[in-house]
Amino acid sequence: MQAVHFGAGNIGRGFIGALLYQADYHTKFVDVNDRVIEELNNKQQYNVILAAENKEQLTVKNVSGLNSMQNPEAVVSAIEKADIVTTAVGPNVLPIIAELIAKGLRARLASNPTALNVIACENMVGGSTLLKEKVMDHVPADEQEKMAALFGFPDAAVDRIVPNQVNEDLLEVSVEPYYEWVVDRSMIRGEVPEIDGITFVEDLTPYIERKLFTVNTGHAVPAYIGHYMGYNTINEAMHDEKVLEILRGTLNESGEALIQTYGFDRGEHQTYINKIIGRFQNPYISDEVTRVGRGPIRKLGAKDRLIRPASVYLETTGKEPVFLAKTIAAALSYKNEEDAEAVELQEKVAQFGYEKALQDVSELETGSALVESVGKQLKEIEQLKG
Ligand SMILES: NC(=O)C1=CN([C@@H]2O[C@H](COP(=O)(O)OP(=O)(O)OC[C@H]3O[C@@H](n4cnc5c(N)ncnc54)[C@H](O)[C@@H]3O)[C@@H](O)[C@H]2O)C=CC1
Ligand SMILES: O=P(O)(O)OC[C@H]1O[C@](O)(CO)[C@@H](O)[C@@H]1O
Repeated sequence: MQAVHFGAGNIGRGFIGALLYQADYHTKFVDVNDRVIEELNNKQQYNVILAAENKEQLTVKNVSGLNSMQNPEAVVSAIEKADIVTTAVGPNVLPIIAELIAKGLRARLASNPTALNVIACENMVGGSTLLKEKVMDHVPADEQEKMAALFGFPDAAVDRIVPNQVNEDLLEVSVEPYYEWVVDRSMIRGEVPEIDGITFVEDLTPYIERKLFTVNTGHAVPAYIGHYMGYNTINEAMHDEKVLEILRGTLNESGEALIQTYGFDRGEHQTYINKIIGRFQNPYISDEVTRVGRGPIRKLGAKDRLIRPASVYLETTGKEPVFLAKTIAAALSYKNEEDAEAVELQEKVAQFGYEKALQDVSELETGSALVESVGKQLKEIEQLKG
């Protein structure tokens, strides 16, 4: 079995690549990082180490690399023959890889018109659906119907914390033991891929929202509040009782929004929250607040981990999302010269002020209750610095 995976980064190697190997796939990693591609081709294997006391190790074999900038034709040919295509490149990169995927799928339609599924494994709602839209922008109108009938773009939720790697071995990757990969079965074309570790569900929406608005909403607290208070790592921030209080408050609010929307059992949801807080406290993972907080404009998007649960909490309970608003205020204040979105956000704040900058990136109405709450919390969180 052949897999083509775009993005040989943390989640690509540390999660998707590992599960594909265990399911007997040969994985061709497609990336623009030539050092990683060269190393994959030289070694044809790499180690995944579990970040836990026993440091269990898996050697992922049957892998190779393709540089999509230098050898796009090889990527097209790999997609023609693939049994599955996956991505973990980041939401902003999906539109960039869409053209090459379109070329591969068009070539397959002409030479090997068999079903294929393309699964975007990104932290966002509707990642594969977005990728499909972007792919179709590069497909002539008269081919689109055939493509849609043969090629599925099932949406997915992926959950495993894989920090930036600081190992001597460029390919080695340290990952938390926990993982969850949920895929929308109703969007599959052809046979359902046999990959242990994937849970197929008929409606992904509750799963992706539960994950995004608990794991990622929660992680944003030690990232943005932690950074605001001067911490460098998630571990440091998670040792501060003030951070923990805001984290619990934030997850109670996003949890209430989820319970009101999907009718989740309150007790079970609390157990889910507690488990996730424990994952953030894993002493074997060293994760920087700047990695978890990367891309604050994306993270302050209307459908993303902060604004969406805060808006739903307000709508469904009529109450002010005090703790979510504190985290949004800290995200809005996030400064990092090495993060292009953080720089852009601070330029907007300097030019238009906090309120207008927030409205702009989060698509919120002027004078909306959430904008007002965040305004209040921008002042409240100042005391965290002292
Ligand atoms: N790291 C984590 O714990 C988790 C990450 N995710 C999601 O997985 C995705 C990837 O995240 P990470 O692996 O952490 O990031 P990463 O930065 O480690 O990996 C991204 C990879 O994509 C490659 N890339 C960039 N542009 C490309 C292009 N045009 N063509 C091919 N490859 C390209 C980069 O060179 C890099 O190797 C994101 O959407 C993230 O939200 C989801 C769950 C967990
Ligand atoms: O990958 P993103 O969307 O930039 O956000 C970082 C988040 O993703 C994760 O890497 C994995 O879910 C978390 O560690 C963190 O909450």
